[in-house]
Amino acid sequence: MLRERGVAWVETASPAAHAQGLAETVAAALREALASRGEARLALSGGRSPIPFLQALACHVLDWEQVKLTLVDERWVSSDQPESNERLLRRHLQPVFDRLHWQPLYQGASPAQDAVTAGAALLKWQPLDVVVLGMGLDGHTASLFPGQPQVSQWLQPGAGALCAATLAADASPRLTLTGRALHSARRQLLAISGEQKLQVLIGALERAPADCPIAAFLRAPLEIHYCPDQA
Ligand SMILES: O=C1O[C@H](COP(=O)(O)O)[C@@H](O)[C@H](O)[C@H]1O
Repeated sequence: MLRERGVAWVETASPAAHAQGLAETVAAALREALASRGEARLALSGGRSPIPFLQALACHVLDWEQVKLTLVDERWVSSDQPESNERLLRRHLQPVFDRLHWQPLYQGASPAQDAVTAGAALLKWQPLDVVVLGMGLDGHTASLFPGQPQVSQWLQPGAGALCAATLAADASPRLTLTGRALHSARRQLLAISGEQKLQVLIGALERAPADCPIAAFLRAPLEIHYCPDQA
C-alpha cells in the first residue's frame, strides 16, 4: 500500500546501519542543494531516537557554513533544559553545530509569539531542502498530536502559518512546523525503528490524519527509513 502511494521504503538490519544510512541520505541531499543553490535548508526532529543519526551526520564533510538548520518541533523550554530538542541537536551535532546557521523555534516570549517569530524567520527558508520526521506511538509527528483542535488545519499543505504553538498529549506547550513547511520540503524522510512503530505506521494507512497525524505524510515524496531493531 505504501508503494501504491509512491512512498519509498529503506529497511536496514541494524541500528548502526539505520543511523549511517539516514545520515548518508541527508548528507547527499544537502550536497545536492549546496551544488544547485549554494545553500541547504534542513529541519530535524528531536525526541530520543535521533542521537546515533545526528552523530553520524556530524561526521560528514560538508560546507556546513552554508547549511541552515532548524527543528520540525520543539518543547517550549529553554535550551538548557534536558527535554529541549535544541539541546539535543547542539550536543549531538557538536562538531559542526557552531559552523551552520541555526534558527531556533523557542524564543522565550510566549508559545504563540514564538511561533510567529520563528515562522517569520523561516519564511525566507522556503522550501526546505530536507525534513527528517519522527513518529510517536500515538501517531504524532513533529508536534502535531492526535486530537488537537486545530491539527487537521495545521497538517494541510495550505496551513496559514509555517510554525504553530501546540500542546503535547501531556498538555505541555510545544512549537511545531505545520504542513505548509513540511509538505513543501524537497526531500521528506521519516525515520522509525521497532515493531511497535511499524504497527502504528501500518495502522495509520487506514486512519484519518486528525486521529493519527503521520497519516497526512504517507504519500510521495516520503521516504521511510525503517529498522526492525530498536536501539
Ligand atoms: O516528542 C517528540 O517525539 C517524536 C518521536 O520521538 P522518538 O524519540 O520516539 O523518535 C519526535 O519525532 C519529535 O520530534 C519529538 O519532539
